[in-house]
Amino acid sequence: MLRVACQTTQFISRSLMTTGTSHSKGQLPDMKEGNTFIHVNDVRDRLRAIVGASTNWSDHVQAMEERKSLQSLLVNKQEDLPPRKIKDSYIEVMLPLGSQPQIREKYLNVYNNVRFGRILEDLDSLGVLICYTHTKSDSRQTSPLSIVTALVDKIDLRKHLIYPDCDIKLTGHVSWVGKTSMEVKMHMLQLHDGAFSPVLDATFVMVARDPENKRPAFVNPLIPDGPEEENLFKQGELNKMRRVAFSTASLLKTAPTADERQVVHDMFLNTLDQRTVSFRSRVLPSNSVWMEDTKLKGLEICHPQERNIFNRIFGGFLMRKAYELGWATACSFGGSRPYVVAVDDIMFQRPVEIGSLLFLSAQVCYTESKYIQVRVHSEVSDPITREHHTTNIFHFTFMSDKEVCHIVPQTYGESMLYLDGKRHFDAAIKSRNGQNGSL
Ligand SMILES: CCCCCCCCCC(=O)SCCNC(=O)CCNC(=O)[C@H](O)C(C)(C)COP(=O)(O)OP(=O)(O)OC[C@H]1O[C@@H](n2cnc3c(N)ncnc32)[C@H](O)[C@@H]1OP(=O)(O)O
Repeated sequence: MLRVACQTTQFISRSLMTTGTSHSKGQLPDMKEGNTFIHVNDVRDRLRAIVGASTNWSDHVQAMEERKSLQSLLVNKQEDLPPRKIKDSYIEVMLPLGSQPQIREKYLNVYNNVRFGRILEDLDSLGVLICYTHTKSDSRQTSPLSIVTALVDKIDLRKHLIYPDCDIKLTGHVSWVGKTSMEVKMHMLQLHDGAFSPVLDATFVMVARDPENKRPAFVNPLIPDGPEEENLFKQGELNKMRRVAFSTASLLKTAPTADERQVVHDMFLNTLDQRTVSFRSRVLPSNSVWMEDTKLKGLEICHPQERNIFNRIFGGFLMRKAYELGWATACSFGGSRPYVVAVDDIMFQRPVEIGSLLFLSAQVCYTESKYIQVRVHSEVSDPITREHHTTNIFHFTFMSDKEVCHIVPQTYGESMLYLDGKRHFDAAIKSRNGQNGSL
């Protein structure tokens, strides 16, 4: 039996939106008086229309040439752009899994739940559409901006299971603006027994670039309206400072703290062979797994089908692939079906070109109680020049049904991965549960 309370009549584009396709994707009743939703399938069409992206790969060079002429629409300083309010970028998107069963297949996993990787793709597209709504000009439909995902700051899941047969609502708005970057907050809710209940909260950072995606471009300032919006904006400022502090303290730049060094040394002592007492002879403690033995790898050939509106690989696709490898890694390690509980600090360091070979490498880097912290590293290789570059690092926190083994690093590099995993775990889970949180 379907757990669906929606009857559908018609989708209507929100009045804020002037670009995009017509209202053709079916209908939903409005949950809020006088409000209308965008169908999830319309989001990408709207994005294509906003940047004038071609739908045929064979036209992509010409489409990019045409975008060059939009360069003259860029302003020289941010103050030349009209300020916006938070509500100006507010969007609601409906993913009608309950009322439109024909779209379910794409979202379904073998456990008859929703594939989280598909949700990551939808969040990424929605985040970009929200930013285009914030920066929209009243006088023209096509935007000179190329808006790309720079960071998935955080995704907190409030529910383990997302039902494949209940309508989903995604909402979001810009919450903070810098000079060329925008923080976006998004929420996902699912319809049960006639009411929408929260499933996840997400914070992304998007960056605006010129029409050719070569240089940064200014975005409209954000003027908070009222105490609630001011709080959101202040939180955005704090988030930016936190990110800078986290990056400054990165173990790739700075030595571990005294407490962290103690953790590493304790683990080292715990693995010494008591018979030989040598630095080289290491023994795996009980109920433990060497970090090296938790790795899974994958390869993607970056076909044009996975391109975004700027003819690079779509960030949501990268996230889905990394997430699914990360899930498989947690599943193989934990021996039971894991649930994702948090995603944090996915940094898009450089674009992935069409035609690249994308190498994904996942490993469990930290565990605690039932939690499994997985890190996925992605790098591209140019098949001709054979140059390799890191494009992303993904951090996923999974929860297993049962207590999992300890992870033990053997080398100094692995010890840094362990500490980095612990930092991400603490940031994602302990801060959410409170320091004495329910682990
Ligand atoms: C057709 C169907 C699909 C439709 C989907 C449409 C959605 C499309 C969305 C995507 O798919 S985008 C693809 C995934 N993302 C990328 O490929 C981005 C790859 N990364 C980059 O290109 C650069 O690293 C990036 C542009 C993000 C930053 O470049 P820089 O490091 O040179 O940035 P810069 O120093 O110029 O700083 C520019 C702004 O970005 C901010 N910034 C840069 N990196 C950041 C970061 N990691 N976190 C937060 N903010 C960041 C920085 O603070 C600054 O903000 P403000 O101007 O407001 O001060």
